[in-house]
Amino acid sequence: MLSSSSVTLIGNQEFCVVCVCVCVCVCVCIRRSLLPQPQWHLRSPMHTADAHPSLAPFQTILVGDSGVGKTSLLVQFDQGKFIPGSFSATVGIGFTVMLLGDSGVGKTCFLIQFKDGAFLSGTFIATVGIDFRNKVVTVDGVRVKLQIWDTAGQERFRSVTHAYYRDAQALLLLYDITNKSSFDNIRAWLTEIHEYAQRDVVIMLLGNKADVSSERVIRSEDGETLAREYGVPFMETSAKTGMNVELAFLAIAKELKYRALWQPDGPSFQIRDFVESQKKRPSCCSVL
Ligand SMILES: Nc1nc2c(ncn2[C@@H]2O[C@H](COP(=O)(O)OP(=O)(O)OP(=O)(O)O)[C@@H](O)[C@H]2O)c(=O)[nH]1
Repeated sequence: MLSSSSVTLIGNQEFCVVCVCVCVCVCVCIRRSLLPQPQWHLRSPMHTADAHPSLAPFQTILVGDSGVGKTSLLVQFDQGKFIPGSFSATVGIGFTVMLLGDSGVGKTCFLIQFKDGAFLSGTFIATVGIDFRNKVVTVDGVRVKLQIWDTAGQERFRSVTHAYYRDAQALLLLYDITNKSSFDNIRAWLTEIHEYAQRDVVIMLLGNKADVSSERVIRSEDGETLAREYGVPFMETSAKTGMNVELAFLAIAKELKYRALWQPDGPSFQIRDFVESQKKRPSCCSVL
């Protein structure tokens, strides 16, 4: 509290400044006590669903002039390291891609394979809520930034993930070729997608774990037939070997870039034709 003597000592102008500061501090304190506080997660600032799945994750947007260090700050926070001399203006074209499918089909492994070129073998740790990674790909000379959201496949997180569907421009829907129920549930996933996602969202169906041919229960043809029924591109993938992983994201990035920069007299692009012309088939034993 300011005493009347201190007011006369500091003069009118200073008094105004002090009053403004006190008001700002009081407002900030009241706001802080009323608003729920973010619980930061070292791996990902979007990970607050870890703490309580019913809480909507907080989002922090870094703004400021080019070169002030926004990207470096984010890398430091996400990976705990500074990348010296790596300044490159962040690309102006960016899209959100979401990974969907039953728990255990390999969504997290698929994302890690694409991002880091590594396979997470060993103990399976189910995703809690939602996590994300960024990767920039170059499509026909244009840098395209993909923000990829890895969702929890478990039923109990469905209400959390539904809230994100409408923000995604593309959805990669995975099943596990060694798990029949994950394939049977694809229709239910597509129903949810039609209910919650944008009408023009790009969808791709992926039959993952194509490396495990000895345990295959879903034929490649069955995946193709289902995909054709829903009019979406399809391929089999392996997060373990990396088969078709990069191609899936590249095809999505090409389609989204084509839509964003579409010109009436420009070249046309059909994602299904592109996928069909590029995809690799499992090296053996795809027929049951
Ligand atoms: N052989 C093989 N195993 C895989 C592949 N992809 C994932 N796995 C294994 O499958 C298990 C589940 O993988 P995750 O990536 O954690 O599954 P998820 O879909 O993210 O599961 P949720 O987070 O619960 O939704 C792990 O033990 C992985 O090692 C693959 O392509 N081939």
